[in-house]
Amino acid sequence: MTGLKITDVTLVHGDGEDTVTALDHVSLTVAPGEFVAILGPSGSGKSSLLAVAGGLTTPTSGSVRIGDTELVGLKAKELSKLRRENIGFVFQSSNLVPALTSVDQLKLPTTFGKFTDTRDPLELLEQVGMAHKADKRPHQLSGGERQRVGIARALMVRPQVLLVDEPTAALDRARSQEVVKLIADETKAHGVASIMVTHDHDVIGHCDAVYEMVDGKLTRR
Ligand SMILES: Nc1ncnc2c1ncn2[C@@H]1O[C@H](COP(=O)(O)OP(=O)(O)OP(=O)(O)O)[C@@H](O)[C@H]1O
Repeated sequence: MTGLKITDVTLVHGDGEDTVTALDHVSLTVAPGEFVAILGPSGSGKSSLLAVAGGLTTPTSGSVRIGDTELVGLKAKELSKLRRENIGFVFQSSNLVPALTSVDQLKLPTTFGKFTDTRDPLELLEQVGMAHKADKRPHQLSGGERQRVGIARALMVRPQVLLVDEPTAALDRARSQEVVKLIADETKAHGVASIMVTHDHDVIGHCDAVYEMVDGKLTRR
């Protein structure tokens, strides 16, 4: 099976008596083309789940598979290769490189490995409605436009998995809808397994499944 499969993952921070269980026996499967939302209060473990799903944090126990690859147990070098080639990250603020134009932001991830089948940057900018700003730098773009470029950048290398953390935090209602619909459309069109952490109940209508994280436990709504 391809996509993302998290099985019985527990993540405990700290040691001795001073420990926090950030993830408590969490299981989640996201199929290719499926868009999953994770809601939950602050400190409930949402970012921890994205970190584990993206191979940024190794869980205390359990399994994380992307496609046929088990992430738990991989060496740091293997994990970073897997992240570069198979996982797209989109953060709350788009984290664009200030000096680069939109089209160069998109080319950047493809320079970090030997990719044979990357997307065409101008075509992708066109798809996210940003072709007319291909030669603009981040300071010349609005928050929503920067988020669109950030999403396009995350999709350049055709990732199997897309992990999105609070993409609408800095956007108004209309822009929030546009940005999340864009993620939903790209997820479907390119068979990506996508997870979005959000506080924004208005945008979850674009998702195929909604889960809630409370005290490190994940339940489907
Ligand atoms: N590196 C760490 N060391 C110790 N505790 C941590 C660490 N990272 C997170 N935690 C704790 O784990 C729990 C889950 O944190 P996490 O950041 O995953 O929550 P969250 O749901 O993403 O919160 P928010 O919505 O505020 O971003 C919290 O109690 C947090 O304090």
